[in-house]
Amino acid sequence: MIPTHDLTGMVLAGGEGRRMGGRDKGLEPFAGLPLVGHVVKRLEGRVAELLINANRNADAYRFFADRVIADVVMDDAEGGFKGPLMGIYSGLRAAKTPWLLVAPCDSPALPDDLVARMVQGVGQHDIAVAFDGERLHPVVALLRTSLADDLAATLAVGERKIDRWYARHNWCKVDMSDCPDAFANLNTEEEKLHLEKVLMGSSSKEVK
Ligand SMILES: Nc1nc2c(ncn2[C@@H]2O[C@H](COP(=O)(O)OP(=O)(O)OP(=O)(O)O)[C@@H](O)[C@H]2O)c(=O)[nH]1
Repeated sequence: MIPTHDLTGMVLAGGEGRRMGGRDKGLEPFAGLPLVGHVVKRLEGRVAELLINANRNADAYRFFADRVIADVVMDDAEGGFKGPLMGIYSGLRAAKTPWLLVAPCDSPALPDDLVARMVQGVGQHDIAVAFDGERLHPVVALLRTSLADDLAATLAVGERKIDRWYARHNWCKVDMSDCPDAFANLNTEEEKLHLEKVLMGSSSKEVK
């Protein structure tokens, strides 16, 4: 088992939010909290350090985390946003622990016991990825931070697909088919309003 002091948590909030009109998705109000706050609640107190990976509005994010980190800038010709794999890489580099657990800022209904499930699920593997019974959720993952050099080399040759990188490693799925709705994410204003309505109207009558 991975003890808490060996684990860093990180919320990925470094995207461009194009489908949300370019707004900073993690800071979008959702059921009484900025979206990022819902994800932070699943991680805080269960990790040694809590990071938020964000490329803008660092001051606003700082309130929710021990440390805010921007994407590493790679010395290559491409420039610009490189997707969540670059966020994961930036976290692997920034973490001071042997393990990093990542979760996206736009999934406000993740299981309360996400950390315990991932830690139990990883076993002897180097990477564990959440699986809802139908789909993998590559941005909900637990990774050994010693993979940073390997990922740097992968990014340097232009790879952007997270699952292709995982597939080259000793990885496993963590079955969460008992809570498939936990992975609902929101990309547009319409999805945000819909999910807010669904979650607020759910049996608990509140978004935890
Ligand atoms: N660090 C980092 N994270 C990213 C990047 N692109 C997406 N993400 C994160 O990855 C997760 C899934 O992102 P998407 O919804 O696919 O992308 P997005 O940029 O947020 O939104 P769209 O521009 O509408 O696709 C979210 O937590 C994003 O914050 C990136 O270039 N860098």
